[in-house]
Amino acid sequence: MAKETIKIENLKRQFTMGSETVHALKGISFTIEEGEFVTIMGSSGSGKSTMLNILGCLDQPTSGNYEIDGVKVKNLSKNELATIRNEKIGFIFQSYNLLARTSAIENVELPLLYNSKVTSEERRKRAINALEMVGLGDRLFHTPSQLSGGQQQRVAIARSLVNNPVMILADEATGNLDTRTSYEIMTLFQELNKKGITITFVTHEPDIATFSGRTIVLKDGEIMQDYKNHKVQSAADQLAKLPLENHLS
Ligand SMILES: Nc1ncnc2c1ncn2[C@@H]1O[C@H](COP(=O)(O)OP(=O)(O)OP(=O)(O)O)[C@@H](O)[C@H]1O
Repeated sequence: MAKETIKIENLKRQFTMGSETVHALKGISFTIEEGEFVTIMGSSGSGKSTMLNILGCLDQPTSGNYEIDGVKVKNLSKNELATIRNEKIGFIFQSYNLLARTSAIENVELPLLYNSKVTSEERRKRAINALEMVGLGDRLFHTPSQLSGGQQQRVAIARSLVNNPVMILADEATGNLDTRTSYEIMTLFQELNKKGITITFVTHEPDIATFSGRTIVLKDGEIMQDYKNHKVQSAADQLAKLPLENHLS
């Protein structure tokens, strides 16, 4: 049996606002196996951000269980949660979240600074490797303002990979990008997934789901659908089909 990277059981999250209780997640259960590429989809207010915050160990559920890579997250202290985040999860955000005026290579090295076991030479080597993996081997010393949006997102993807996380957690990662660049980034995600990297992509865009092997649809804090996609689209093929006038870069 494949290894379970994520295991969630009857997860609930509620928020108290004055006398009112908002049930953002109402008892969610699913597992994500190592090597899966899963889209978590839902319209505004369905509970995606709440789910993402819990998956990313940024928030704790009100009740239920959450395990990542066999570690039970419940009852961990803030420091322990920070360690889990740093060691096990590679985050990718819509707005890249790179440090301005800091080179690509230094941005990618950042997650390794907290790891005292990694020497500065090793850090540099791993950052170069990660940047080469995302096709930016020739942009190591560029700062974010010297890079296009797609390239900045590639730096963020390299940063997410440098710690060898058990899962990449993407939050609307193509939300700021034009169609062509989105397909380029989805092509990269598909390549990384082929190499065995587990990806969870949280989005409100149904298009994204066509590129992943499985879709979980949330509605009003519940799972409405959880299905395997038997006809995964190739983002590279979609890219090739785009008319040339869309070529901006
Ligand atoms: N901190 C909070 N306090 C109170 N209610 C909250 C809080 N966070 C989320 N909620 C409520 O929980 C529900 C789910 O919100 P959530 O942000 O997870 O949805 P979403 O699917 O991410 O929406 P969007 O796509 O608009 O970001 C909403 O009704 C929201 O108002």
